[in-house]
Amino acid sequence: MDKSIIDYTLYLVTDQTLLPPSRTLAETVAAAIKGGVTLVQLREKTKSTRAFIAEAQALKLICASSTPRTPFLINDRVDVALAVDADGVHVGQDDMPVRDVRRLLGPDKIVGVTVETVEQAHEAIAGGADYLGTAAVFPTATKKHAPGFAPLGVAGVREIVQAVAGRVPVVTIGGIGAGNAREVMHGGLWEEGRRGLAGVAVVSAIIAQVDPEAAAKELVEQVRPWVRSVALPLSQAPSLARVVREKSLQPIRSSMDAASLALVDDVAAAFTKLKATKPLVHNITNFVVMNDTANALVSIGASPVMSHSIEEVRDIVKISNALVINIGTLSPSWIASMHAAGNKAKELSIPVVLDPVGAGATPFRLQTCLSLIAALKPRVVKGNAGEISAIAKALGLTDTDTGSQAVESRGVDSVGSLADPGTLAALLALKTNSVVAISGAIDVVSDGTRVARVENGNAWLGTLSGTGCTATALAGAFLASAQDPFVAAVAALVALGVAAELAAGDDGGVVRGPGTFKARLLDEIYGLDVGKISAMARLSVKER
Ligand SMILES: Cc1ncc(COP(=O)(O)OP(=O)(O)O)c(N)n1
Ligand SMILES: Cc1ncsc1CCOP(=O)(O)O
Repeated sequence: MDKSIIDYTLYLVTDQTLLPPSRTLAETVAAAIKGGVTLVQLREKTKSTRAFIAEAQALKLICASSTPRTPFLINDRVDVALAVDADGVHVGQDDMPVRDVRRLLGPDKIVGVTVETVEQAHEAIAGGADYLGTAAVFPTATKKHAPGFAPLGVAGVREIVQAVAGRVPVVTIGGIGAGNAREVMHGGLWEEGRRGLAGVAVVSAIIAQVDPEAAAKELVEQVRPWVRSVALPLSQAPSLARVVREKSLQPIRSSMDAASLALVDDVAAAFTKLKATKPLVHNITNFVVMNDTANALVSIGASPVMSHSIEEVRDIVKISNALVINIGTLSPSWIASMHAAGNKAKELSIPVVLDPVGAGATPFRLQTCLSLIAALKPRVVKGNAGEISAIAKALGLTDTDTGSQAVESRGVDSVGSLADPGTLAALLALKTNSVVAISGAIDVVSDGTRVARVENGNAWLGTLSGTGCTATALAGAFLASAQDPFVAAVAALVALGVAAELAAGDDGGVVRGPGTFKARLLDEIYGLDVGKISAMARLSVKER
């Protein structure tokens, strides 16, 4: 077997105990190969040696009769592999050391090793491993781990992939299925998407399915576009956004230029980073949305802390990665807390995002916003057209400057739309030295130089109170880990908009009103992955 051409895209590891009633392992493996499995490992934990060998002989025949021939490996047992002349063996850290496996099997067989750490990866390669399988990336019920074992997470897997640096292929395993395979593969990418995982290994996502062929087909479609067995030359490395859009089942709805695709890539990277870092986001926010924004933050993968008491806000902000200030239900004691927390954040370079809720409604709110902007220099100010118009006007920007007639506010809502929101956002961004985001049917974000338009979202968002506040809270989560506040603000609006589109769905009739939409929106924020973000982001960006 030519080891250099082995395709690790979809690696099936077996477990007889998970088969649906009346299914045999042989027919399941045959169907899975038909669906797209590229490599098979027979894993038997309880069978006698004789029964193990008999099963191995049967599966070897099935793998050999597929076109192209599917490599067939044995889990743990070098003796069984030798007995049936399998293509190789996969061993773990408690099994026969890789050097001995190599000595017994010879140079032509495939030897795979499970690694949990970067050190183990280096050791396994030095010992002669042909490929590595990481320890479980996610929790799984299929394998009993030693007490204290914690799944690596996508970030842990990427650390190993990065350390291996393409010397041997790396696959990952554990809790992977159609719902997260793309996220795992994308998370394993590095060096601008040129290098990454060679594939995923699964057990229950195929073996336990009533239609293993369909399950394998779906998985392979998700994984294949992200496979990086060898580093792609930079010249051939496609933009991640382009890859996802081309391979996704979701059609491209508008053709995007290179700058816009690059921004989608930045948004996807910011999302991956948020998931990996689980930022702690301190919110001083309003009573109306407090519970909703906390749940949205948890669902996207951040950790919210809602705290407004002057006695503790400085201590909370000290341990946080971002501070969200939302003036929606304002009172003097809260203003003092906002300044106290904001000043501490400024001192510690913790990014602040401000939502000037109802800034156009009363002088009290407007003055509060102006003093917060002047004192705290928030990295992002996110409001609706009425709020941003009111702040711009108070800071001396006229309608002639901005090219738009200022939009009025009615309570916390704005009335009417701006003729040129991009110019307003850009001029206010320059004036306040922050990124300004104006939410609406089309969201506009500017740092003074770049202007992005985000077209994700739908009318259902407008039927709920406080979805703008959710966008601001999400901006806080992105801001905590993104280098660039412009990308963080765009990412928050894309994430909320994509989740809203998925929540509304195309399964007509499920959303019956704001109540069902609200529940589905939270589910979809929870279910966001980098594939959905990259495939569904609808945005454009221009330099002014
Ligand atoms: C491809 C692949 N990756 C990891 C494992 C796990 O191997 P190990 O740690 O030896 O655990 P057991 O499979 O023996 O329970 C694997 N088998 N295959
Ligand atoms: C064998 C093994 N090694 C680490 S996790 C695991 C089991 C993965 O099973 P599943 O794909 O059903 O989560």
